[in-house]
Formats: sequence, structure tokens, C-alpha cells
Amino acid sequence: MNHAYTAPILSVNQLVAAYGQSTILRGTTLSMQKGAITTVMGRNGVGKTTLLKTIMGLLPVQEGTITFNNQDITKIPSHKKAKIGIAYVPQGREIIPKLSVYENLQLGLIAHADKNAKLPEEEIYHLFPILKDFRKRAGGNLSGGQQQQLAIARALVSNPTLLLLDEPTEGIQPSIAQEIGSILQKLVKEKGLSVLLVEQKIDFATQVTDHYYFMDRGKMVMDGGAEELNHKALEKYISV
Ligand SMILES: Nc1ncnc2c1ncn2[C@@H]1O[C@H](COP(=O)(O)OP(=O)(O)OP(=O)(O)O)[C@@H](O)[C@H]1O
Repeated sequence: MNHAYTAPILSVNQLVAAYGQSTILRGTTLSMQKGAITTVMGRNGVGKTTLLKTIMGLLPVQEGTITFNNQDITKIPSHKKAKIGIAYVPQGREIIPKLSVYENLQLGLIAHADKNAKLPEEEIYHLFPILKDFRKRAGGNLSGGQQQQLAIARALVSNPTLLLLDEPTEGIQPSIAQEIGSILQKLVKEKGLSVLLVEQKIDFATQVTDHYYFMDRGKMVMDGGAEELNHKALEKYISV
């Protein structure tokens, strides 16, 4: 595997994690460069979501280590991980449907390290203008793409340096997906954010990623720079 990184923000080393008796991560190893987008690809059920959950501390690590900014965070619980700068946008977004857009955004403050922090409304609405127009609308009344933007915006409210993002393009229109891709690239470029993305769509991944990993049955089996993202090779793995 190619590990030409100089300053990893996140290193996952030989991670093993399970749901009860069912082992899903079987020695997963990954290294992420600061200020870049790293994408994990792979078929359904190979353990991509489980990897994000384990990094976030929602599933215990059985073996292996997770290092974030040179700090061993293997055993740190998820709420503490949020406070040290890791944010997680799960698959399905988890917008609270009855709360307004504004109230959903406020929930992001819970994870902020500074308990007196205020909602950075201007910054959020600059990135996601649609959320300003809809700030009083119930979250449940937004389209899938708008909910995804809200979920990312809410995660940014905690001021993370690492964003874990699970299939943001699932079920949304290609044009909105492209918009989300551009916003992610902007965040990386302007704020130095690092993004660990789980994604099944090769077109989206090639649009945004700096480095990719390909996962199969709980392990990384291939990785490389964006320019090496080979459609044919990946399609062979991705198509079931
Ligand atoms: N809460 C759970 N309890 C038991 N098994 C689970 C649980 N969640 C996921 N699994 C199983 O773990 C395996 C890996 O699931 P995971 O969601 O990590 O895969 P994935 O690569 O993200 O796929 P997808 O794209 O479908 O989300 C699957 O076989 C799944 O059925």
C-alpha cells in the first residue's frame, strides 16, 4: 500500500471490531493526511460504516489502535472525541424532523469544546445559502439533498478538524451531490478541514478525493492517489 503521507491527522492501525460474535473489522489499517479528503470505497456490507463508528467511539475497539493528531484515542468515548475535533455525519443524516433548520443547527453546539460557543450563522449560511432561506422550516420538510447539507452544517458547528462523512450522496440528485462536493473541497482548502468519506459512487469520489482506499471484508485491499482511481478495477469490486 502507498503511505507517502508526511503529516497524518488520523492513523488507524490493525483495527478489529465486532457486533457481538460477528467480527466486522479484521485488521483495518488506514492513514489520512491533514487537509485532504480521503475516501473509503467498497461493496455493501464490507464494514465501511462500522469503521467510521469505531473511529468515532460508538463501537469498542477489540484490537488495534486509533491515533488522532499524535494522540492515542483508541479508548476515548465518542462525546470526548467530538470535543477534541472529530465530527460524524452518519448515513441517513439523522436530522430531527420536527425541529427547525435553525434548531437542528443548534444541536451541533452540544459537541463544541467551548460551552459558550454561539452558532456561526454567517459562516454556515455563506456555505449553505439554502439553509438561510429555510431556517424556520422543519428539518423533515427538506429534500434529501438539503437534509444532507443541514447534517454537514450541523457537524461543522462543533468546529471539527476531522469530519467523518458516511455516503453523503445516497439518494440525492447528481447536481446537489456536485454542490456538496464543491463545498467539501472549499472547506478543505479554506479551513484546512480533513475529511474521511465513505462513498460508493466512483464519479463523486473522483471529483472530490485526494486519496482513496478500497475495503473488502473488513480490510483495506487497495489504496492510491485520486489519479490512480481506476474505474474498471473498482467497478469489478463494487458490482456485486
Ligand atoms: N448493529 C449491528 N449489529 C449486527 N451486525 C451489524 C450491525 N450493523 C451492521 N452490521 C453488519 O456488519 C456488516 C458491515 O456493515 P457496515 O454497515 O459497516 O457495512 P458498509 O460497508 O458500510 O455497507 P453499507 O454501504 O451497506 O452501509 C454487515 O454484514 C452488517 O449486516
